[in-house]
Order: sequence, then structure tokens, then C-alpha cells
Amino acid sequence: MDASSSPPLTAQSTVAVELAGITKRFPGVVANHDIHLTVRKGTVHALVGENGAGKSTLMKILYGMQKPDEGTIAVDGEQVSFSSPADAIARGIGMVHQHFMLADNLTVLENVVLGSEKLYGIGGAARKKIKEISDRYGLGVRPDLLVEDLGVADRQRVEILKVLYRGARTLILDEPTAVLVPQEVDALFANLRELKSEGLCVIFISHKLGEVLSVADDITVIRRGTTVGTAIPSETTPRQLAEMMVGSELPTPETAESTVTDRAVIEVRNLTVFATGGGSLGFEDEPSAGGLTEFASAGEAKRVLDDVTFTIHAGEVMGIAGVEGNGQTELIDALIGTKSADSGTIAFLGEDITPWPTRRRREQGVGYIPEDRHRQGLLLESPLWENRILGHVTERPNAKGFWLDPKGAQADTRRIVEEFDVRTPGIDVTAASLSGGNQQKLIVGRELSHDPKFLIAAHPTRGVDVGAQAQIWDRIRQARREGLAVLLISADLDELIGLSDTLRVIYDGRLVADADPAAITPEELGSAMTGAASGHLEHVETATEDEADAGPEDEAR
Ligand SMILES: Nc1ncnc2c1ncn2[C@@H]1O[C@H](COP(=O)(O)OP(=O)(O)OP(=O)(O)O)[C@@H](O)[C@H]1O
Repeated sequence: MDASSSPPLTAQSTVAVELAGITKRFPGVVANHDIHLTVRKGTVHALVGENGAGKSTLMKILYGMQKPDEGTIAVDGEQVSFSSPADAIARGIGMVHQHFMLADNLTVLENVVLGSEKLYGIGGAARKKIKEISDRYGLGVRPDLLVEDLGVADRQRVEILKVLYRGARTLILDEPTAVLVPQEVDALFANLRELKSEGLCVIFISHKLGEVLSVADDITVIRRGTTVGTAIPSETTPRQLAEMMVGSELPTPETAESTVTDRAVIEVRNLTVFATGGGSLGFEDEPSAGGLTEFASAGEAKRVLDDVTFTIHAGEVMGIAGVEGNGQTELIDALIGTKSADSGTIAFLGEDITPWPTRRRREQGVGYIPEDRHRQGLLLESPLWENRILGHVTERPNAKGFWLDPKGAQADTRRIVEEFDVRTPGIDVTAASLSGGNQQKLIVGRELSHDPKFLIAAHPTRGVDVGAQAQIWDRIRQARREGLAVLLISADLDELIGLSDTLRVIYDGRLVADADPAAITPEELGSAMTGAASGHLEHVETATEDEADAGPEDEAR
């Protein structure tokens, strides 16, 4: 590791992009301060740093989305000034955002050419170009498929192709592996190697330090808005890298012992949800009755959740592993009450809550860390303290009797900011102005502050840095020791394995296998998620009514 100098450069012509002395200020925050970054041609360059360190801001500056207050950008040795992404694209800089920006109802070809019709038209020439790029970099993109039929990894490849189609020579990828299973990560890294071998370069933001060390040629570390050094991957461990990011030694995480009790907190029986025809999109006060089978007439409607049965006990974290789109979202929606069950029941602490609206479930102790923090977890344009109230309008400290209590909410927001290390200049700034990881910490802090009995945690540490991840895991474990039951859904298989007491695999809407978190590896779990058989798994038949009625002791593992 070298904490002071840049990687050795043989000749100036090897430099693709050079950012020098970049400074960017926002009200109350210096997001970037005198940052230096040198990206060599034909390399993968990783950018790492804690949440709020300034990585996204720097990349938005390079992509023309934001203007630096100070500093210079040079591409291929020539100084440039970008006023918009179009300017950046014209100089060969492309960016794939964390939230994909494809139109679902269009084909791959239509998505790729959209907005760039002038390049190769919209017909045969465009198709030929797409095929050429796809073959050249091993992307396997099929132009006529509808984007809505593609999985996450395929969508990502379309985004990459789209950027290459526009002539990018430097690709910025913002946390590209956060949503991928291990096999997909390997495939992505193979694509990146192809790009490198053609002299292109990739700037890659990631919190997964093991991956960074395996794929990057150069690493730049940013701490509190400034470059603190570079690291040579072959000579650096993940721990050293993390310590460089935070500027101090990391604590050793405590080992977890099981706290599972035999008190059932959530009991789901034969839960079935149809994609169409059945259940309404849960408007809070008009849930359709659960436990009904009248939707059998839904005919062709697809069962997106098919006869799902499980119990989670006090003190238990039950992890659900699965490739995105196999029923996880519908399961969460049914549990939180935003989608009604077409058949089956959900009991919470012994009471049938199937017909309950969302608000009642929340008030009775169901916590919820949503999958999409922008759409479901936050009011982006509202101040942090109003976000503290979201989903907990009638509860203390946000309300006194019938009345909202802004002072109570504000004081408690300050506490959450402190306890969960949310990096912000204050509680009056908007949620939109926080970095992604800090938004996540705010949501986790809010949901754990209401003493939930049951927590639905979807990707609870997505986008947070390793330090904050360890902290959130500790918080969840601590609440679990005190009797919290947790349903954990995560694309991070290390998280699923590390945090879960019981682990189940969901495939095509069904729980198809149980895994032993103490024995299974991320690779085995990844295979099981794609429907392949693997070691350390017990394949399950769907529970019959009789089994489903068995007591929790029978189910406890
Ligand atoms: N539009 C904005 N308005 C105000 N402050 C902002 C804005 N964008 C970023 N910031 C602030 O700048 C700092 C750097 O944020 P940035 O998003 O660049 O961090 P990051 O390193 O990408 O973090 P993460 O890993 O959490 O995504 C943070 O303190 C953030 O709150």
C-alpha cells in the first residue's frame, strides 16, 4: 500500500482521464476537496471510501452532471470542461448508474438507440452495431427482447452496451455488483477484462472490498472528501483497505450466538399471490379479505407467490435467498400489507393480520426497511426530521395524542443521526442531499427506533460502507437478542449467511430449499438460487396443511 503517491505511469499517453485539484462545495458540506485521480488506459480503477466520502460527487463531475468549484479535468491529455452528460459522452465518458434507467416496455434495441438515433439510425445498421459490440466484449445482448423480460444482470449488460454504443472509452460503474449474485459478478468481471484488453477503462465504485481487490488494477481511496492515497491490489488486504478508508483500525466484529426462541412471532401459511386478477394494490383502508380461494378463477394469472409457509420466532433472523424477481417483492408486499393475499394467512403474535391495513401492522410493531429507499423509504425533498416521521405518524416521539410533535421528532432525529453515524450537516437538509449510504442509515435508524417485534429487512445494508454495515449488523443482532424476529432479504450472500439463523431459498414464487447458514458457502447458495442442486441444502416439498399447522417446535431448526 502506498498512502501518498499515484500508481507509476510509464508515459503520459497511457493516461485516459486525469482529475486534478477537484473541489466541490454544497451548503454546509465540502463534498470534494482537492481530489486527484489518474486513470490509466486499459485498466479497472476502483474508487473506494466511506459513505459520504465524495465518490458519487466526483463521478458526477466527471460525467458532466455537476460543475466543480475548482480543479481541472483532462481526457486523453487534453483539458475539458463539461456542462452536461452530453458533453462528457462526446469525449468518450459514459456512466452506468446504480438505478438502471432503461424503459421496461421497449426492446433492447429501442432502449439502446433511444436518444442516439443519429448515430446508426434505428434499423439494420443499429442492429449490426449492437451485435458487433455485444460479440466483441462478450455481452450476449439480444436486441429484440423486451427489457421487462430481462433479469438484473442482463439489464446491466444492456446499460453497458448502451454506453459503448455511444462511443464511451471510459465507463463509470456505480456499485455495479450490489445487485448481482456471485456467478453474475464473475460474468461482469469477465466483461470488464474484455473492455480492458481493448484499451478501454472502467472506473468502478464499490463497497465490496474483496471484489475491488480481485478486479481492480489501481485503487484510489477517498476519505472525507479528499484523496488519501492509492493501494496496489496484490499487496493489500480488505481489512487494510477498510482501515485506509476510515483512517483508523477497525474493531473485530463480535461472533454471533443463536438467540432463537420457540415463540412464534410471524406465521405464514399457504400464502399465494397472483400477478394479476387477484389481490388489490393495498390502499391502506381497503384490503381484500385474505384466506379466500375465490381467485382460483383468475385462470391464467401467474402465481408470483405460491403456497408459501414459514414461521419466524422471537430472536430469529430468517434469510431468504433468491435471484431478484422470484417472489421476494410480493412476499414483502403481502407481509407489510401493500398487497393482499389471494389465499393463505399471516398471523402476527398469534393474531390473524391478513386483512389488516399497512398502518395497523406498522403500529402494532412491524418494522420495514424497504427495497427501494427512494420510492418507498424516504420523502426525498423533505427534511430529515420529516423523514423520521414517515410511516410512524401516530407514534411517539413523533406524536402526542392526536397531534404531531415536530419537536419530539426533531430531537429524536438528532439522536438517530448521532447513534447511526448519519453524516449530514443537520436535520433540516433534505433527504436527497444525503449520500446513498447515509440515506440508508437514516432508514435503518428510524425503523429500529420503534421497538419492532417483527422487522422486514430488504437489503438493509445496500450501498453502505463496510464500517456502517458492521454497525447495522450489530444493531440487528442486538435487537434479535432482545426478541426481534427478522425476515431478511438480501442480494449480499455474505450478509444472508452471516446474519441468518435459518435460511431459505425462493425460486419461482416457492420456497424450494432450506440451507444451513453455518455450513453453506456463498457459491453454493448462489447455485441454489438459480434452481441448481447443491451441497448443504435440504430440498423441501411444499408443506401440506397438516404440516403447516404443526407447532413452532416442529419447525424450529
Ligand atoms: N446535491 C447535494 N446537495 C447537498 N449535499 C450533497 C449533494 N450531493 C452530495 N452531497 C453531500 O456531499 C457529500 C458527499 O456525497 P457523495 O454522494 O459524493 O458520497 P459517496 O462517497 O458517493 O457516498 P455513498 O457511498 O454513501 O454513496 C455528502 O456529505 C453528501 O451529503
